[in-house]
Amino acid sequence: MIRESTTNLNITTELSIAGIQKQFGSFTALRDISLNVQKGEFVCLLGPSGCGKTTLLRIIAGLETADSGTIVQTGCDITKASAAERDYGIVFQSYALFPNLSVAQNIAYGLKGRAQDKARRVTELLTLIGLPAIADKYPAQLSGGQQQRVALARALATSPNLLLLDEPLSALDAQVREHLRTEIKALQQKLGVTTIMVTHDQEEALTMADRIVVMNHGVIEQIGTPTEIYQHPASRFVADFVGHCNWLTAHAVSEHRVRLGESELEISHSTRLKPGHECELFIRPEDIQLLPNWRAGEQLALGKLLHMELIGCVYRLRLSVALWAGVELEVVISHRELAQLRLGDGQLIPVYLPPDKLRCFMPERAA
Ligand SMILES: Nc1ncnc2c1ncn2[C@@H]1O[C@H](COP(=O)(O)OP(=O)(O)OP(=O)(O)O)[C@@H](O)[C@H]1O
Repeated sequence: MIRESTTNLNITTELSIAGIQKQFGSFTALRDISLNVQKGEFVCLLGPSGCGKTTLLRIIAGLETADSGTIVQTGCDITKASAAERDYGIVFQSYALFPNLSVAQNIAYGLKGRAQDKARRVTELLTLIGLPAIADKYPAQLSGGQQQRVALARALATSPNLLLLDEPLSALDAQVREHLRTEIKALQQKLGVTTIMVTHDQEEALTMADRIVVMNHGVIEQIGTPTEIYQHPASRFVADFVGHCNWLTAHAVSEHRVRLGESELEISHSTRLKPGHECELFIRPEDIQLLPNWRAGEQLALGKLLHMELIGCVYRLRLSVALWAGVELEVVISHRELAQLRLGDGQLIPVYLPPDKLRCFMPERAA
């Protein structure tokens, strides 16, 4: 269970969620969820399908009720407030624009006041989303990306203090998605609007969020900045879900040393293990170093190249290392590194595991 400290709850806190629980019949969708979101922060709820992220977003929006727990927005308890009474704008996965209304009418839908004020606000928002000339178009005349930008403008029309995004990019093709995520992030920063976005796409979360909340089976596994989540995953689940990794079964020799096959390896972080305990060593593919020449020293062994493939701007290699109990490693290297190594199939190549990049987890069954 992860519970955020409430001592840092102060005027910069936009949203404070405490002890949220949600059952659907006998199924527990959310278990004791606690989270503080600061004003202006961009928080991503990240996790696999069915982990409860949409249910949590819907509870924040008042579209679903929690069985227990509280939600406080800028000091006001809104746990029991209806969706209409809450202060937020929302964008869903499907464009959800009214097809029979023009773009201008869609954006102005929630606005109150005089017609000319509404028209001015619509123009302002269309400029903000970079589509000043589409006011009279209808949703069917727009691309998916344009429709999502209009949905964003509609969600921002009333200047809400909280923006909720439910997988807003997942229906779009890869190129548009990448472009739009940069735009949404830039807009969010420009407006300073506190934002909570649901996504199952780790790349989206890593590139857009100030903090990521990783969820699994209705609980929060870890809350942290993208760098913390990627470099210091708190659990095996987080390590596996965010990015690629290698797992090597080893045995503790002391707090900072483990035995892997014929070798002993040093680990900078404390393993918190007693001698003889089995552990799972974790290292990211890009943190493994391949050396052009053999040199004597610790953390080194010869790896045999099994396979190599180009994946965009980098190469992914598979190597087996006899000295380390025949373990197979995935390694990612740049074009420049590859050119220096001059590799061929079956070639032996020195592999180095930096002590500060190795982390140690208890095996799942023993944890
Ligand atoms: N109204 C409901 N009645 C019964 N079960 C529900 C209901 N809404 C959600 N669930 C269940 O609760 C769990 C969490 O659902 P939720 O939609 O929050 O997951 P999610 O992480 O957003 O997944 P996805 O990315 O697939 O939408 C799922 O197992 C889902 O089947």
